[in-house]
Amino acid sequence: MVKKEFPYRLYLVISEEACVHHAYLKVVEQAVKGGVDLVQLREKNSCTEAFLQKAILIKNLLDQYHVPLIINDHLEVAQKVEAFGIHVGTSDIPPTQIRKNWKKVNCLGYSIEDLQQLNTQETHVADYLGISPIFNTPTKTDTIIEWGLIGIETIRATTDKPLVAIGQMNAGNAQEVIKAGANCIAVVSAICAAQNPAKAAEHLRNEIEKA
Ligand SMILES: Cc1ncc(COP(=O)(O)OP(=O)(O)O)c(N)n1
Ligand SMILES: Cc1ncsc1CCOP(=O)(O)O
Ligand SMILES: [Mg+2]
Repeated sequence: MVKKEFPYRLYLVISEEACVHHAYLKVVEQAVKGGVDLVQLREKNSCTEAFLQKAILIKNLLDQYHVPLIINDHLEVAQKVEAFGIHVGTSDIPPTQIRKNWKKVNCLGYSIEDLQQLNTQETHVADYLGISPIFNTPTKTDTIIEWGLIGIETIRATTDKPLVAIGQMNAGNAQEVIKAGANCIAVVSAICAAQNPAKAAEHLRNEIEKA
């Protein structure tokens, strides 16, 4: 695997239902203005067609800001909208299959839920690893581990892949998470549930840059 650049520091993982105060497209735009540099569309309850329509709208918006779009789980949607990449976990299409079926994928993210995964071909072909979750979160409850800061340090010591920390990430813990070895912080609630998504993103970004 040729090691690719991963310059992203603040990653918004968005669904329409997570957006509390504003329409999701507004949240995306405000978040980007505040410092988000990578966005994942994660719609767990939409049919493929509805997911596709949302993905097209988000892609058109993000293209104006030159911010890449990652699609959660759905290879077909990712290819149709010519997304930058896809994020999958252990219950999804395996990364090796994605590589076979989507030759032009730019960015393939894979969730790490146990240490054994680190020695597998699936992890080897991924462009970044989502450490999932750092802390338990009501946003995703079907998780099997809580990695904590020790987990980040342990994974950092065994791989030089870019590490994305996700799960209850916020401005209060962003610095320590980066210091533990994460390259990037991914958030749902800290931005989607904020009264002011631009300010929330800016605050997070500042904390990341200070670390
Ligand atoms: C950046 C990032 N990391 C981890 C996940 C979780 O993916 P997965 O384990 O496939 O779970 P679902 O998101 O599909 O519920 C993620 N989406 N993004
Ligand atoms: C998608 C996902 N994967 C692991 S935790 C999580 C949800 C993170 O949500 P929040 O930032 O609200 O804790
Ligand atoms: Mg998944």
